[in-house]
Amino acid sequence: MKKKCAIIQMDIAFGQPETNRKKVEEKVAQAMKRQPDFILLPELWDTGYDLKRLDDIADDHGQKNRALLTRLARKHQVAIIGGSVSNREAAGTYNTLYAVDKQGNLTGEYRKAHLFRLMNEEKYLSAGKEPCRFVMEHIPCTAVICYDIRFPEWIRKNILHGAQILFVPAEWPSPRLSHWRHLLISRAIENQCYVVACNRVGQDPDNTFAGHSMVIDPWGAIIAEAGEKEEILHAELDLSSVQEARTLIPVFDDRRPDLY
Ligand SMILES: NC(=O)CCC(=O)C(=O)O
Repeated sequence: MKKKCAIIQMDIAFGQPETNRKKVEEKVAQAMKRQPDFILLPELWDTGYDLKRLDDIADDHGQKNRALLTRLARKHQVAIIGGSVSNREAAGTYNTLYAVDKQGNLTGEYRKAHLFRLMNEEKYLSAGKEPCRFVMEHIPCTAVICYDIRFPEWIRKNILHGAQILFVPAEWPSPRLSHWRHLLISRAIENQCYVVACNRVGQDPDNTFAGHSMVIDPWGAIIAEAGEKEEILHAELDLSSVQEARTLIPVFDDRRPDLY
């Protein structure tokens, strides 16, 4: 099975959700010119890291952002892994990913589990506790958000349920670009899955972001990589290579959970 993806590598207007929602709408329309089966957005694309103002600007129960993703998915008949957005709930504000299918149904929801202290997330956000598993276009998938990629044990837990694609929306700063690339490649190789990762570009008051969104195959080969500017990155995933890698080197059968 082959599937076409589009990754929307974009700049984000700091603390301006309405501006960002309009931009996402335009970018999705632009991405559709190449007729992808699914689209990935970056982390916190509605507010950026304007965390101090989250009380004013976070989306109540993710309603506005979910409504937009649903409408765009239906209009363009495309599955959208909606990066992540600010999501204010009674128990706290979360950095939340929503995935919707072509009909606009919500198929996946994930709240970032590991909060990144270097960007003050733990001061303003609550951490999620639930893993992420969903089916997109008949493919079992999982997703984590940005800093989560430093925790292979969390990702492995989800992959053990059969996920073939790992989605990673991010706002990853430029000074650690080499970590971004190496960590993503390692997650693809050790889990013998596709990694589809979307990083933002541009600057906010505290950081410059690295771009370099990527699609990596289950052998660790980078099949598409963006630069450091706004770009819609397109790639085709051949899902048969997941089974191929898992059959040739049966890492999942050879694990020794009795030892660790
Ligand atoms: N937004 C994030 O989670 C950034 C993570 C990061 O930069 C890292 O080095 O890890």
